[in-house]
Amino acid sequence: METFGARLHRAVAERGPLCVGIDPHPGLLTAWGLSDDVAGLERFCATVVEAIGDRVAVVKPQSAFFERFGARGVGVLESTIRQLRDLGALTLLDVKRGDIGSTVAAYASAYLDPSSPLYVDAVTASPYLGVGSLAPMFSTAAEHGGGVFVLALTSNPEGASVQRAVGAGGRTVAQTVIDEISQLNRGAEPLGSFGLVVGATVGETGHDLDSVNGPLLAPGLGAQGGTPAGLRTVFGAALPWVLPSYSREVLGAGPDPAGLRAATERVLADCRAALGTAD
Ligand SMILES: O=c1ccn([C@@H]2O[C@H](COP(=O)(O)O)[C@@H](O)[C@H]2O)c(=O)[nH]1
Repeated sequence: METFGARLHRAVAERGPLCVGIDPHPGLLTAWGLSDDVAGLERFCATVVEAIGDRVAVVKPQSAFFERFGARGVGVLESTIRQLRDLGALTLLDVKRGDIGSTVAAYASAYLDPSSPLYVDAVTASPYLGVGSLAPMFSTAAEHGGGVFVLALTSNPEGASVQRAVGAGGRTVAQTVIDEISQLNRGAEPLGSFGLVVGATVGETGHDLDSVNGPLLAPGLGAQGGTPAGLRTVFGAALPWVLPSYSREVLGAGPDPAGLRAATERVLADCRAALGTAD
């Protein structure tokens, strides 16, 4: 079985270093001329999938925008995931789950077990009940070739007060998370399956990301003010492992599929230039 890290490495080599988020904000539905209901949600997602599902390495649906419509919204999420998979995109569900271990085991079954209707290639997870509490996600991911992206230094300004707090050993909370994930990825080739989330907005981190040996998801580009040029400042020597992520910057170019594709190509070219990866 091919690991998530290996699949991601291949997808990035084939399609380029880019993750596009599906975040059907109410304002975007309106701007696209759609109703703010399940029918509008379904049309929005189908348009995004058709426009970019066959060309982007990773697509990241934001669960919250589906959950707000209840069971029918989650139904649209399930079918969107299936359609993306059919078009060869890796699916990363942004759910930021975290809990005591026995409950995390249920989340792991929900998202990382191939027999689940909500099965995806990878999920985002929150480590604030302790990285060890996420162990069932790590083991389920490892068993089925999935991935987990753990929050380290998030793109929002409020995150720093928790994530940069210094613990008893003199390390920040974020550095503890970074070190525990690095440990999980040790020796993995060509890339570990356990990633971190580090916002493109955080500036020079003062944290050591060089030994993670796993993907570094960088949200916060575009709408939140992060720029591809700023990625070098944030990630330094860890730049080759960065997976830049855009949602509103690309989605705002819809509903015309050609507009969505053009926006995707533009941000991908900017990211390639910033990361120094050949076209
Ligand atoms: O630190 C984080 C972690 C996750 N996100 C999520 O990414 C997208 C960003 O959307 P944009 O429209 O590109 O701003 C959204 O789903 C967030 O929940 C993040 O922004 N920062």
